[in-house]
Amino acid sequence: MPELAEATAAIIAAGQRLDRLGWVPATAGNISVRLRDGTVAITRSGGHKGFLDADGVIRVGLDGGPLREGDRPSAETGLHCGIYRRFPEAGAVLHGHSVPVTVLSRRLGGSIRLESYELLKAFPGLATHAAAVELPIFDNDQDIPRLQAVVEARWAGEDAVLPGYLLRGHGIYVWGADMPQALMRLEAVEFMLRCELEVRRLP
Ligand SMILES: CSCCC(=O)C(=O)COP(=O)(O)O
Ligand SMILES: [Zn+2]
Repeated sequence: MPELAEATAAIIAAGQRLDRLGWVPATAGNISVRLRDGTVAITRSGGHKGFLDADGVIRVGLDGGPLREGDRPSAETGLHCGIYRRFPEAGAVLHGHSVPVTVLSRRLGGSIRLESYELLKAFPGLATHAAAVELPIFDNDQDIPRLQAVVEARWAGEDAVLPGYLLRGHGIYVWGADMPQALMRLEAVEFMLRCELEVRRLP
């Protein structure tokens, strides 16, 4: 796990990449990395994630509380910390608001099926495209502790938890062991969701 300076550089670079891809419009999205001391580096609330500097990244405990009084971490810090608490192997979490995520999650029920995509191999444990997964979609909720409780209830009922989920009409969460893996998984999922959106537009 990295120290704060390395994590901050990774978060700034990830924000620029998500911005270039159009996945963090306005002040949407948030990004975090688990630090070597067990705390979490996360984006401040309300800033544009494509224009982050070192001051835009702050530290919180695993309970989501800022380590420095007065710091205001992402409004969705509770979802990041819920991932880190549940999955000790998670080292980085990405949240974006892409068009495919937003449109598809508004149209579908409790999950979206991703089947027979070569990029399914980006998920852990899937060695072939000949597979199908159900990516969870949760109803959006401004009450983050209540939303996190719903997410945890779903995880409790699953044998193999996928490293990602959608929030209806809102966005996507994806995580990985480190930032490169989290970015790779997010790009794979976003690609498959773009395909799903295109398929639904075909006559
Ligand atoms: C303008 S986006 C609304 C909040 C949100 O969904 C988001 O991802 C960004 O919130 P943050 O507090 O992390 O800046
Ligand atoms: Zn969001």
